[in-house]
Amino acid sequence: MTRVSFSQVSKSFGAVKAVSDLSLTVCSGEFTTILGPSGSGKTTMLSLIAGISQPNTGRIVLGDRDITFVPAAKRNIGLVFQSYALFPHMSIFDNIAFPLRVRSLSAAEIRSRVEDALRMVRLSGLEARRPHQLSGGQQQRVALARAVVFKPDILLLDEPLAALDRKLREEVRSEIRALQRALGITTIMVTHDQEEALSLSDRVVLLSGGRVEQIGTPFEIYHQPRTRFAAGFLGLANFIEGRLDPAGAIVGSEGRFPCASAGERTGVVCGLLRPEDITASPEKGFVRGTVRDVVFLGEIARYGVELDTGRMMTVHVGGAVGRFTEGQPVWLSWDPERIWILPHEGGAVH
Ligand SMILES: Nc1ncnc2c1ncn2[C@@H]1O[C@H](COP(=O)(O)OP(=O)(O)OP(=O)(O)O)[C@@H](O)[C@H]1O
Repeated sequence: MTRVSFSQVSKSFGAVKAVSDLSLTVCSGEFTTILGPSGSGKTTMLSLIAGISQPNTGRIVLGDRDITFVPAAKRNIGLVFQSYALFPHMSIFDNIAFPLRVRSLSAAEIRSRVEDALRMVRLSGLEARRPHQLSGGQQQRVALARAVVFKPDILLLDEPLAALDRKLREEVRSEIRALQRALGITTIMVTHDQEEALSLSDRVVLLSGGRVEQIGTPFEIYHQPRTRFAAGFLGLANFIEGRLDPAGAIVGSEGRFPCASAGERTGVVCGLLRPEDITASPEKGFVRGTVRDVVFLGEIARYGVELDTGRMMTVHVGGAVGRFTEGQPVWLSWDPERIWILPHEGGAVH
């Protein structure tokens, strides 16, 4: 098992700073996801680790090896891309055996390792087939087997589920997690899919404009974001701005929103209240409004509620659709502890 660290790594393409002064450590055996909007530097970071490109400044260390300028082929890294990148003219067996043949292992050792890898991704018995004779999910499992069969120091996954439909994505997602756990291999995945990032990772690195916006567990990133950007990037957010009333509320032109203590914070703040933490009821609650919009999403319904002060709130209600209809008055309440006061930016409006 191997850890990876970036110290003050920057990479520019002409005037564009794709990655800027990035420092972070991915611990041994950890599953880390790099998440961020398009152009935030995710792929650049992955290609720096893989050795596809080199940084302008800074160092990348894998275990105790400085790999900053080590050629890609000498890094011992397993890679899985969105497009399976299997060799179409080779059997599944030969595809998985390929990295072992490159390393000149004996035929017996190759057979035994490929069989183990096939078993791990539950494809035993399909080794004689060609890639086009497998489903997309199966092909991605072959790509996974090929990426780990030579016991790489780390596994890099670049949007590995993006080409699969929803059902297959969930299947391959569990496969990736099980394999990663079983092998205990340090894994770094790039995605722009929030659900994937939250469900698979031990830690999430949220990038914005080539810089780290926040590093934390999925729980921390979702429930305790450090910035408005982080809060808004993952899931839906109601931002509550106003003065912090010591009696326990954020008070402003948009209303009075009960919240718990905000530690040392005073003055103007910005609070985050997630739609699923709000309850809607005809009975008197904290703030009153009118339902303006109802969207049925299956497990939940999403309501757009216009408060009497004019501000809109997004509210998620489980099950019971049809409980509220457009134009109906409604009261909203929440557990005051559920308002998370953002530690930075002093409630500034972006
Ligand atoms: N080879 C290149 N030449 C010029 N600019 C590049 C090159 N590669 C990346 N960039 C620029 O660097 C920035 C970061 O790109 P990168 O591909 O790392 O982002 P990303 O987060 O992976 O985006 P996406 O989710 O769209 O793949 C972008 O502004 C991009 O246009």
